[in-house]
Amino acid sequence: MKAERLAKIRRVLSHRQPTLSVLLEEVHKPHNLSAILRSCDAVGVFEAHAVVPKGGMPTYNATSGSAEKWVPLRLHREALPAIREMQARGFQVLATHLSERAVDYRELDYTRPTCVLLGAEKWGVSQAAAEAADANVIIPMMGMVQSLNVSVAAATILFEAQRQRLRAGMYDAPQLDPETLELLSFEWLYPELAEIYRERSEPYPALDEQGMPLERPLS
Ligand SMILES: C[S@@+](CC[C@H](N)C(=O)[O-])C[C@H]1O[C@@H](n2cnc3c(N)ncnc32)[C@H](O)[C@@H]1O
Repeated sequence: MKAERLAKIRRVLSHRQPTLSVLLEEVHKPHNLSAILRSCDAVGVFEAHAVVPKGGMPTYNATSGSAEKWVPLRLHREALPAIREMQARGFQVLATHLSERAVDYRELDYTRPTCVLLGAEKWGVSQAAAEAADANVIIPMMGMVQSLNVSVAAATILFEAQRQRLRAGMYDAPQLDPETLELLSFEWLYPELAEIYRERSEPYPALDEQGMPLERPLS
């Protein structure tokens, strides 16, 4: 059982894309946050980001399918410093925002380090954040309603990123370094045990073929 679980965890981690992320600007409805995290997990987002809404972070609900266990969400107080941090790390920040410079989301190259900026349910992406972003992108709309639900917009763009990255072979070999992959494998397989090792500041034990902890420490 543990061996199968470990194999699945290693497979999933070997598909994680540390160069693909989302930044949610005050998305405040639990089902939207939950659905977005679930799509992030599905395409292999390694870490997601969120600017905390005025009323506080929403909780997750069943819509997430427990994706929050597999995709850490880093919280930010404000949008502009978060955008600048991502840009300083080499990410292009794409604001999903209708503006004069907005282009069809399919025109962008998602094999580059990319962070998709998504706006609040009612207000969308703020003007300042849209201007600070490297590009503004839209999903063309042909219907009577002006916009999509934010989680649907997130999924649409993330799966375009996945399509391009699959074609570029970016899921063929792990993008995480081997040490991080093994550390996370242990944490995902034994979350409570990992907590104990962290509290004691001790290295995790290595795992045998069956996924059982060995006496010797990892690495
Ligand atoms: C319901 S929409 C916000 C509508 C808001 N009134 C506005 O003008 O932006 C919530 C979020 O979903 C995303 N979104 C919805 N429809 C989109 C579309 N057609 N293209 C790109 N992003 C979209 C954007 O991130 C947007 O901020």
